[in-house]
Amino acid sequence: MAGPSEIFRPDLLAGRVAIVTGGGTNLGRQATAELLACGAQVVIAGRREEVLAATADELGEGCSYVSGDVRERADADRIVGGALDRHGRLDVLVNNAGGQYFVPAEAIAAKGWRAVMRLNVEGTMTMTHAVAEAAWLGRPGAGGTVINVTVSPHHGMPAMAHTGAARAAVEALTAELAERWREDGVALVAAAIGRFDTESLRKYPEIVVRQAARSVPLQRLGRMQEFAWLVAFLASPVGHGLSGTTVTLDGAADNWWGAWPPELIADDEGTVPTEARRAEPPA
Ligand SMILES: CCCCCCC/C=C/C(=O)SCCNC(=O)CCNC(=O)[C@H](O)C(C)(C)COP(=O)(O)OP(=O)(O)OC[C@H]1O[C@@H](n2cnc3c(N)ncnc32)[C@H](O)[C@@H]1OP(=O)(O)O
Ligand SMILES: NC(=O)C1=CN([C@@H]2O[C@H](COP(=O)(O)OP(=O)(O)OC[C@H]3O[C@@H](n4cnc5c(N)ncnc54)[C@H](OP(=O)(O)O)[C@@H]3O)[C@@H](O)[C@H]2O)C=CC1
Repeated sequence: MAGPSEIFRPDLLAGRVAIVTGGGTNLGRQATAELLACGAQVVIAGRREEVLAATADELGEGCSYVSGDVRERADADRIVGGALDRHGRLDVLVNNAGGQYFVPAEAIAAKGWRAVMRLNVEGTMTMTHAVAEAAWLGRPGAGGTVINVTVSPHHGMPAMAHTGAARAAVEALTAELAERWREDGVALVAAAIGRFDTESLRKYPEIVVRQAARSVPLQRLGRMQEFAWLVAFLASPVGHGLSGTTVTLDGAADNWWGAWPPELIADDEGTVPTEARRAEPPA
């Protein structure tokens, strides 16, 4: 059962209906719990029915599921249709389903590029179109918010070039559709997230996982609850004010140098030399 929110009013999202893709596991499950705690009804989606059923059962009242593949338009329509049949409206879509694998850019096979693009870009677009067409576009007084989960940092992702490209595309689409669908009352926001303490992170090579927190300027992994709070915040009316933007929640991973002192410019004692003062300007 989803408990009360630690920071939001219990009726913040009362009467609202949300779809969370990838809502059966890790970050999606935590976001679903927070949306429920704020009074929303949530339909979670993913490919594995047993995973969704277990999460819906655990989170209790207000949470239901439809299984399907976000990359397939017929499945997306079924997920959206299921939510509309159940609740009669849709207010929020969280495009959280996504992912990639860890490999240097030059070793990414064409099939791998396509798999990552298809899941992250096409899956996001397919769900967004399915919801917008069924519930929002051309319906005066309707509208809603799309929250697209992307990845930070934005200045390059060693071993994740495919996802860097895919998530950049999603952020570009977020900005473009926010402008195009503004008059239909549709807001789109990207949530670019850093490295989170999740089971899913543990699929990466052991040393990557071990060093992940150190690689973040904040010197810790993100907490799932922090992600869930951001999703609830963006699902609230403030999401409309942020439409077209990318909000980062990354422990400052977008800061190029990372933690201080940056290893590459520190001396053997770990000290970074300071710049010599310029000569006094002539009087
Ligand atoms: C310093 C810290 C850095 C860490 C930062 C981490 C930040 C981000 C973290 C997260 O996102 S955690 C969430 C992780 N969750 C997921 O990734 C789940 C979803 N992912 C997937 O389903 C797959 O990874 C997928 C490839 C994106 C999609 O799977 P799909 O079923 O469509 O494809 P496959 O049939 O499995 O593969 C197709 C094709 O792709 C290539 N490939 C796939 N996996 C690998 C791999 N591990 N190594 C190399 N190549 C891979 C390959 O070409 C596959 O074709 P075949 O060879 O199988 O014919
Ligand atoms: N954990 C982290 O540190 C970070 C995560 N992220 C992103 O956050 C999001 C959630 O990640 P996280 O919770 O950690 O990882 P998970 O692997 O737990 O989440 C992926 C979810 O997406 C679902 N999914 C995958 N492919 C499809 C598909 N084709 N159709 C429908 N559902 C699908 C999966 O369910 P199923 O397999 O049953 O379909 C699963 O529930 C992802 O976009 C991820 O890349 C970004 C940065 C960091």
